[in-house]
Amino acid sequence: MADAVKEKVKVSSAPDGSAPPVVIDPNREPIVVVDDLHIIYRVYGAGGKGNANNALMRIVRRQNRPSMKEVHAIRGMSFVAYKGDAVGVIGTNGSGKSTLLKAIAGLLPPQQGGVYTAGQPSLLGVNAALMNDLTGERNIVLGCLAMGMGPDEVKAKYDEVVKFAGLKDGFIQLPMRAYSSGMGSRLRFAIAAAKSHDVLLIDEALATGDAKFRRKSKAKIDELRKEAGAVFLVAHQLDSIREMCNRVLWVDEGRLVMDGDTDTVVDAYVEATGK
Ligand SMILES: Nc1ncnc2c1ncn2[C@@H]1O[C@H](COP(=O)(O)OP(=O)(O)OP(=O)(O)O)[C@@H](O)[C@H]1O
Repeated sequence: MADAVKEKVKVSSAPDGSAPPVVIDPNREPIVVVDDLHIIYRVYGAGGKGNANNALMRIVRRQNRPSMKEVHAIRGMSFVAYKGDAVGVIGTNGSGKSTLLKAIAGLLPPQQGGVYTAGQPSLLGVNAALMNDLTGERNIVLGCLAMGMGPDEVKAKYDEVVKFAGLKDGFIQLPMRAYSSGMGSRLRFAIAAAKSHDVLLIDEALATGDAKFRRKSKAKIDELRKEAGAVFLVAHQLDSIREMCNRVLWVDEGRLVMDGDTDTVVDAYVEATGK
């Protein structure tokens, strides 16, 4: 990494590879604190096929369950996100971006370290899990209720959600299984955006949207940033990250490579990976 870049951004890996201690800026309001976070997935039955022979061998060897493989997906990450931050998370496939978001949402228990959030984190699409067999209309109502809105609030917001999603005429009355992936993600985003969130986590949800929808989403994210604490966005499209984020975390093999302002980190990432 170029020395000039190192000077501009806080590089989060200590020389021995361990996560440095978190330092909180006393002049800003911390919303998410990730402190030396480690996440390990345990995959059971990774050692072989689940057939009768293998089961017999396990009995003979007195193994009482299939072999287990550990995947150390997050290997000591520390950072602080402050009020008003829109944080982009970039990295190659399998680098740990989605795992980091799930951990911030509280869906994965840390093996070591911790995640502290001021307020309730919402992972887009999970908090309002939509149902394929129900119409868009029913999903809006159920999704908004699932996010904690009252029936009157849902009624008041309904038209706004439909307008924001901007589906073709008549689609809102069709079951969601009839939607394209882009239409599904528009509706998911529109539902999530109907409520202000303390911490909003968006994982690739905008990837399938077209340019016009991305522009609308950016305006919405800016609005949410003002009301909410912080927004995190995972995306492979670096354009979305450049448009929507003021700060970027570059993740590789479960570690933070760089944490800094958007252009500096994205430029360094492009230079390093050629993407
Ligand atoms: N449920 C799971 N069980 C076991 N291992 C998993 C699971 N989910 C992810 N992993 C592993 O954890 C590591 C990080 O995966 P993760 O999905 O967080 O990466 P990512 O950066 O979001 O990837 P992509 O860009 O492909 O979506 C990978 O090695 C992956 O194989």
